[in-house]
Amino acid sequence: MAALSGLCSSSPSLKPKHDRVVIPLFRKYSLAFPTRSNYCSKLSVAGEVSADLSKTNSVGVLKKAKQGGLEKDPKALWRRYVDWLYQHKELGLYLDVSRIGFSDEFVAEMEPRFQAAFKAMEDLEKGAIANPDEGRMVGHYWLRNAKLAPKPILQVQIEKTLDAVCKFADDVISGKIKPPSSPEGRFTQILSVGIGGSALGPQFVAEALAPDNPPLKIRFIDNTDPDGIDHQIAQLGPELASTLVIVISKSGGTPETRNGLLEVQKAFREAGLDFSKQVLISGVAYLHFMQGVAITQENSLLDNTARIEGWVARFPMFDWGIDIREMLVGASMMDNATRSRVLKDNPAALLALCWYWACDGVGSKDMVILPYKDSLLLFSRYLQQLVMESLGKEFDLDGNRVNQGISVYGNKGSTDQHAYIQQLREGVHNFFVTFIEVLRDRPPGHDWELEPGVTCGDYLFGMLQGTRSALYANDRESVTVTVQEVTPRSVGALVALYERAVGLYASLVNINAYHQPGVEAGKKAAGEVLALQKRVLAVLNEASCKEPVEPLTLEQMAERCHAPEDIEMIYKIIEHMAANDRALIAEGDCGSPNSLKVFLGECNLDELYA
Ligand SMILES: O=P(O)(O)OC[C@H]1O[C@](O)(CO)[C@@H](O)[C@@H]1O
Repeated sequence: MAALSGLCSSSPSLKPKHDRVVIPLFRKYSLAFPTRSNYCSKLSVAGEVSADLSKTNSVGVLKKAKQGGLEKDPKALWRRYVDWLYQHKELGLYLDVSRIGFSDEFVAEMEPRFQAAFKAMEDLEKGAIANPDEGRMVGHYWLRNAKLAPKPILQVQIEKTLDAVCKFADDVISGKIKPPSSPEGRFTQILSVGIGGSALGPQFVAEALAPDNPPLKIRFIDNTDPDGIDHQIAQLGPELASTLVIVISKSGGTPETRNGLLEVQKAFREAGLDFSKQVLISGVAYLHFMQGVAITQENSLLDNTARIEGWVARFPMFDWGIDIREMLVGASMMDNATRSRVLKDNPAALLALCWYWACDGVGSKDMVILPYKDSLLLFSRYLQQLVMESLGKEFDLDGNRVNQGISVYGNKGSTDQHAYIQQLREGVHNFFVTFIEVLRDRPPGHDWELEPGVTCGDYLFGMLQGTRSALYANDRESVTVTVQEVTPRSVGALVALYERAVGLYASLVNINAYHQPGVEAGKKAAGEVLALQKRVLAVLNEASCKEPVEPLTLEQMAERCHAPEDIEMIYKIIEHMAANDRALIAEGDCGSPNSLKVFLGECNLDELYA
């Protein structure tokens, strides 16, 4: 399907006809702990924000503030814990920043910057162009409270879409919408095709919230790795016929997603699941060849494809039985809390403050995310994408080269206790930790004591608390986010908390969090590689159509491609094609690039004379 823009089109058929020969600081921080009252008095004297201040790197401030050491006196530490503990009563969420060593001097210095960040966030929510490069508004906060949308039409669109998504999900689950090939049956599987945020969000939510036996199981194709795609499709087996394919791409033009879609369509064709004659589902004529739902921006390439081919549905979002309204309620409640202009009452601002302190405002430390709950395993990967794609920027908003960002990694506790926590405790001190704690171990009534007085969950709790203490004892800082349970509401709140923290932090360091120019560079370079591959193929084809066939050296190929500077890339292309039986090696082996002589197994005259 060529409707989606792509880096590559399908390669010519290259069936080999000859035998081939392939050879194969810690710094001692001084802490003058602010009390609630002296802190508030500082806030109240903070005046209007100085534009200059908001753009100044405050590493000088940090250096000054970071003399001395982390508080170790248990009584003082307890006071700090109590004084700084943030609680969102209704959400049952706590944020403990006491194990980050910021001083009140630092907080006071940061106050004007935070006021500027709050103002920028308010403007963003009112529809300001928060993504200046792309001239776009940033509307994700409206999605959980459509009344905030700056235009009534947007509000209506958001509400209608949400209703349509919920109705569609209900209809799929209840069997009202059926797989075209089995009118009596139901959809049993979802195959979600997307990459980056368009995969990690649904993956994280599915892992966190899907019930043990969901009405539809979900699988993901989130890469252009053929083996990985084949594996997902193979695991569907005969259930491919009852698989609902959801293609998610905001831009509708991401090559990996396009490739996943093409591969899935092929699998449907090969299984004889050609639905081109299916008509009328939900009152609309469908002339589609797959059970597809597109989730994309209106009028994107994917959207147009879905419209032309008459897919089952097209949404700017999706659901598979999880209570998304509850997630949105949780997110909206957190959005309300993170609109506070009082730093201490704003959990996202507290997080941003901790990040700034721990990373010196320049990403000098990594953020290690440790959820002590298996179902939150993917939270670290989700945050890795959110934080690193949003904050990892070469230039600030004024065009200065800043190379900003914070590296994020993590997996889950206590599993990681047996992996990298050894290094965290004793090795290179280049990180701070975020513990995610879930208080409820099991649903009520299911717990038991595996030794007197102690449950399995107590062990997990002990591991978290023990690791936090052991790290702090060795001057390793940490933040702890605590929720009561993993529910749609708390997951929505966590997502919203981090989204807002990233937005605020981006303001603190004066960068655009809402574009990804660096990713575009990689995509462009990948496009160039594939364009070169096509030239290599054309050159090889010409030589392979000669009688006798003329195997070419790498130098000859580079010269005929008019790309002598790309000889290494040509070598990599040949190596890859040879490994996949699409180029044949007449002489030499890939371990000695200069010895190689290559030709194609098949001469394609059509292409030669095209
Ligand atoms: O949803 P899309 O447009 O297919 O993009 C997929 C991913 O690619 C990026 O645009 C760049 O990596 C991400 O921001 C996004 O999550």
